[in-house]
Amino acid sequence: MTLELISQARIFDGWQRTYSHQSAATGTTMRFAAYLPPQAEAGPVPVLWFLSGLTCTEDNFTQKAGAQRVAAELGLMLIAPDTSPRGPGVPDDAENAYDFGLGAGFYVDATTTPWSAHYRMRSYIEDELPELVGASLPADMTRQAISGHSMGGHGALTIALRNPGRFRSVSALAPIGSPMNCPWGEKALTGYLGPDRAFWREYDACALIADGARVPELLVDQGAADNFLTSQLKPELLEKACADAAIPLTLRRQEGYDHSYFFIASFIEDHLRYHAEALR
Ligand SMILES: N[C@@H](CCC(=O)N[C@@H](CSC=O)C(=O)NCC(=O)O)C(=O)O
Repeated sequence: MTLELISQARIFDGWQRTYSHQSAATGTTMRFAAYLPPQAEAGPVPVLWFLSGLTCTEDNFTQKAGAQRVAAELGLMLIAPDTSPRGPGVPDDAENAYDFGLGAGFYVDATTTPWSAHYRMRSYIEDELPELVGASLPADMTRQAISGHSMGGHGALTIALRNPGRFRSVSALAPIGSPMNCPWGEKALTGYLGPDRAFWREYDACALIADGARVPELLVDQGAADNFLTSQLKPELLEKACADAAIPLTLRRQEGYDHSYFFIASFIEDHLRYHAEALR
């Protein structure tokens, strides 16, 4: 599998790049963003995966979070994938809703038609893309960490919970706490997996924890003025699941902050430093 370089720009003595490639998992052309810090010119560097939220492409985090300056200082490669398959033949929600279909892959492998043909973001993010990054970029795949925002924050939690030992650290910004218990999640899991909630559990962080999955610890930031806080995100569900399982969770409620990239930009430095410490 080969990567095509779509664009690159010099930033903080490193390179911000966008790549595309054919994906066997999704059966489409996929794009992802990679920030290569200056240290990558001398050899492999640790990798921080950042999974974005609903409506995002690989560009949102890259262009709005302002993560590159600190990533350059810390020598972290940043990988920001797209959030769904796209292109000819890829179905979208009939109403073009923002919370299902394009831009809303929810990091699951769909099992229902017509979604199962292309919406295989779990396999893409968990298996195919790491293999490609490890083979094609100066990435030290023995030193990986994962984070994300909202739908992607929850994606990061579930991927880490299902792959113990792969990530040295895990964090999230305003993650969905439990998709089995919020309207965004119930819509997505019903649509991609069907109505049997037993099949949803491997895609719900709280259910995974209740079923025995573990991570050593978690850092979560949550804006207290987030308009999705009580209706969709429900951090108290994650808080309870972690408490019941004795998983150390640092949940910081940030007064006045909403759900936007202004919130992410305000706290991403803390997350990068948290991961860099674990990746040393
Ligand atoms: N358009 C929607 C809200 C969509 C939204 O807020 N998306 C967030 C992620 S939400 C959870 O996954 C986002 O990151 N948007 C991209 C950005 O650059 O801000 C609505 O109108 O409610």
